Amino acid sequence: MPDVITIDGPSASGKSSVARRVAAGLGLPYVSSGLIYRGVTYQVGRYGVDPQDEAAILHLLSHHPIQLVPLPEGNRMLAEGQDVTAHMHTLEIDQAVSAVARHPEVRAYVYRSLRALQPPFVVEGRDMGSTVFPDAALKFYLTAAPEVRARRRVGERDADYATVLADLLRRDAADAKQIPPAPDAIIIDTSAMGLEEVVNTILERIRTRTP
Ligand SMILES: Nc1ncnc2c1ncn2[C@@H]1O[C@H](COP(=O)(O)OP(=O)(O)O)[C@@H](O)[C@H]1O
Ligand SMILES: Nc1ccn([C@@H]2O[C@H](COP(=O)(O)OP(=O)(O)O)[C@@H](O)[C@H]2O)c(=O)n1
Repeated sequence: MPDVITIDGPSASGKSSVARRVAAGLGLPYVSSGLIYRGVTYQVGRYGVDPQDEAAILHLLSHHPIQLVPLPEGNRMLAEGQDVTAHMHTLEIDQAVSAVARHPEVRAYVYRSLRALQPPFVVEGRDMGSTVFPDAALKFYLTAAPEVRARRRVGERDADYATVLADLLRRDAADAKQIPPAPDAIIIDTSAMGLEEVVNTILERIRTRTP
C-alpha cells in the first residue's frame, strides 16, 4: 500500500467526495488540503486582516491558530480550538480564498502542516501530487467540464447556477498556478461518470498496481 495517495483537481471535480470514499475503501484517513486554506481565509475575515498582506496573515495564524483534524467521516477545521467546519464551505469563503492561498508563505504554512501528518493517507487538493508530495506512489487528477462542476456545486451553495458557474470559472483562473496536474498523475475526466464509478475506478487502479 503506498504511503500517500494524492487526488487533485479543480473546484467541484469530486476530490473530497472521491478521496473520502477511496480512503474508506482502503481503511486510511483522508486529508483535505483545501480546508486548511479555507480555515486561514475564515480567520482572515474574522479578524479583519487584509487578504493582500502576507505578513499580517502569518502573524494572525501565530496568535489565532487553526488545526485540520482528518477523520474518516470527513475533515474538521478547528479555529483556536473551536470547530468551525460548518463555516468553511460558503460562497463568501469561495470568493476570498484564492487571494489568501496565492501567498508563498501561506502555501509554505499549509505544506508544513500537511507534511507533518503521519502517512499513510489519501490527500486531496490542487498541487498535492505536483508539489507537496511529488514522491507519492499514486497520483490521480480529476477533471470535469465547468458546467458539470457548477451543476454539482449549485446544490451546496446559497446561490443560483449562473453565480456558481461564474465563481467557479473565476476561481479556476485564480488558482491556475497550482492547478496543472503532476506529469505522472492518472487523469480521470469525471464529466460523464457517477461518483461511485470514479471511486471504483481509482480503487481498481490502486489494487491492480504493480508493487
Ligand atoms: N462523478 C460525480 N458525479 C456526480 N456527482 C459528483 C461526482 N463527483 C462529485 N460529485 C458531487 O459533486 C459535489 C462536489 O463534489 P466535491 O467532492 O465537493 O468536489 P471538490 O472537492 O473537487 O470541490 C458533491 O455534492 C459531490 O457529491
Ligand atoms: N492544494 C490546494 C487546495 C486548495 N487551494 C486553494 O483553496 C481553495 C479552496 O480549495 P477547496 O479544495 O476547498 O475548494 P473546492 O475545490 O472544494 O471548491 C482553492 O480554490 C484554492 O484557491 C490551493 O491553493 N491548493
